[in-house]
Amino acid sequence: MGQLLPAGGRELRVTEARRRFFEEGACPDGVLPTEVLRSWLRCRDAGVDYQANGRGDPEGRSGLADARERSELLLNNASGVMEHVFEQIRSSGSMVILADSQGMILHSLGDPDFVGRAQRVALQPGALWNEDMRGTNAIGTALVEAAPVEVIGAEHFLDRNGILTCSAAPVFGPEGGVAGVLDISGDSRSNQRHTLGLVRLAAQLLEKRLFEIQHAREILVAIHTRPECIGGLQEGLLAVAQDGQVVGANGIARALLKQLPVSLEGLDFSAVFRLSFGAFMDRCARDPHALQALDLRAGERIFSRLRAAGPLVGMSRAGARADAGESAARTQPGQPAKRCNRHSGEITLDCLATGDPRLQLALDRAARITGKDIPLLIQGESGVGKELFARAFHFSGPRSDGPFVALNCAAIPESLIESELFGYVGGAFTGARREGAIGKIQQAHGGTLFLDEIGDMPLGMQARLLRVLQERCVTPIGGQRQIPVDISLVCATHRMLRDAVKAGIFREDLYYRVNGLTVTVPPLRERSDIRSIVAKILEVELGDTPRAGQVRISEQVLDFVENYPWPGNVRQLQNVIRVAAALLDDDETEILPVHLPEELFGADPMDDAESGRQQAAVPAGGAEAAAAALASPSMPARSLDEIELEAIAAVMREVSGNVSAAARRLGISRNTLYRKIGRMH
Ligand SMILES: Nc1ncnc2c1ncn2[C@@H]1O[C@H](COP(=O)(O)OP(=O)(O)OP(=O)(O)O)[C@@H](O)[C@H]1O
Repeated sequence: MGQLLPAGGRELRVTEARRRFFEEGACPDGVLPTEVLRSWLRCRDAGVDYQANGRGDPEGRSGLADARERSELLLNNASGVMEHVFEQIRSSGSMVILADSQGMILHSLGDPDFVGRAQRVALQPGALWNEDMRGTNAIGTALVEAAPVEVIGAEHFLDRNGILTCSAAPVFGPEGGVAGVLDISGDSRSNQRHTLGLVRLAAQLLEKRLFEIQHAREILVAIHTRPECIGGLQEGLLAVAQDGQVVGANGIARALLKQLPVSLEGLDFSAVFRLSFGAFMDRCARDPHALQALDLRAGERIFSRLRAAGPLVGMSRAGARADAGESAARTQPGQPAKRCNRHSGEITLDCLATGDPRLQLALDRAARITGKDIPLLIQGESGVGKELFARAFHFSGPRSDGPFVALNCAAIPESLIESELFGYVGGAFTGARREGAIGKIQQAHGGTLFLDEIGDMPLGMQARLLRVLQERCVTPIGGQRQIPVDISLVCATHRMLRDAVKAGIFREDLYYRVNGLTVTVPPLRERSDIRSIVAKILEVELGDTPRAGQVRISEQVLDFVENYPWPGNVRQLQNVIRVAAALLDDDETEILPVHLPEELFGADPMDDAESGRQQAAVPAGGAEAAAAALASPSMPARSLDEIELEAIAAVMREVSGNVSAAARRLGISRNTLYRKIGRMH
């Protein structure tokens, strides 16, 4: 910033072009930017007087209050962006202006030096700066062109505006139409480089905010053909309803998906991508931060990342109020909505009740404290479903319309936890985003913050978190202001926190803060409802594919599943079912042992049952568990040997005794099959 352009020669040529245009009706080629020349022609055709001298539009000024009300969302969300832009151009003798879609100036921030001069040309709130009123100018011309425009000095249609140099970019609303214009105007003699780029970036930032607010209740999916663009201003955004219908797309997403023959809105996710929305959400549930590659139906591959819906980055107070009012109306105290949408992750505690008495106890106790401002601590081994439990707790309470924001303290580097949790202001540290970032605590305002693996939080961070919980305020890194937050806290840990306190790695005061009620989710091997879980997983896996409801799981597999010790708990079981469902041939409708992954049985799925038993037992923490499993009352008379042999017999029957076909179907060599068949006799 701050560099002067060599203006002289250019200025003279524009002045001469101006003389010829107005006196002779012609304009020399190559002097004016094409959008400026187009505008001059429009203004001349519309009869705009280039020598007009009036001070502006008194009617417009009186309509300012109405205009501001009509554009409340734009106005409220623009102020932060405008302040940020103003910081960049401070002392350059310029001002930042927001105008509505009619060109009326709604708000401006300016250098006092320049404001006086600007007022002389009515560059002030209430004045109309459309082309009809003021001829070619950055605001009005950007509105007509629906594109960023720079108008320098004598390029302005009205003589009196020749003292200005202006750069403006339209701000597109969530529906795609122009919602307003951001503009930077200054003295024509001090044209700043990069001003157009700056105003364009600011407009994109604002557009993104407006889109996020408009679609606060939908699931946002960021997309781009280049993975590095995800998370930045260049990312496309899709808003998808819980049922998988695309209900909104920002301009970038529209451009990325332009090869679609019809408009995006109303299409099912699976009509755009080669994946059902359920399957996509399921992948995201496994790692919400991971980039997902998605194949477009049109052929190309793009990258995506789930963006949690929630209270929005810099959401205006007006927006927040509307939101809170609406949710209060929709949530009846004591009557949480009963939702079991596993695709979207919106499930309630009821949905998790599948008959296991220990889990039921945990569910009942948690249900009693929903809405009571008591922190919940969920204990359990990795993969037992602690996060799912936390979600269900959130969606069972009065905050269910607010955001559910999760942070896994063990999964992100220690150096990033602080900025992830607390956020930062622009320029707080090297590498920080210019516009700053809102931390998870602030994102969870009005909803639930879920801190997974809280036991792994670094000690320094624990002290800061404790302060937030005590003061109910957060101060972003590099910021001065304390921002009040209203969050419900749910934490999870796979280790006994009390032991961590004893070991000196977890603060005792924080332990008492997070541990209002502790519940334990039992490990899968100890649950009595495994069959129901398998059924639910299969249901989610098949989603809305044509196979949904048509695939069953064989008794042999169910027996195995009930008796395997599952060191990875539900997560491991989910993977096994997912793989098994994927291995089914088109004409197969039953999941058989052969569809289980090799690692459960060794290299050969139907390999020696003895090694299978060892494999099953060892990772689970010893032979005892396996022995107990195999001796379980639900399988009194059958061992893995027997299950295996039954499976072989079933396949042999299906293929009418053809050993080669059976070996292929079972995924083993003919020799192995002969050996196993030998044991049958
Ligand atoms: N009752 C259930 N029915 C179906 N799927 C489940 C169930 N419980 C958990 N899952 C699935 O198992 C996977 C692991 O669950 P989750 O992430 O909640 O476990 P966790 O205990 O939080 O794991 P970690 O210790 O790694 O944080 C998820 O994909 C989840 O959807």
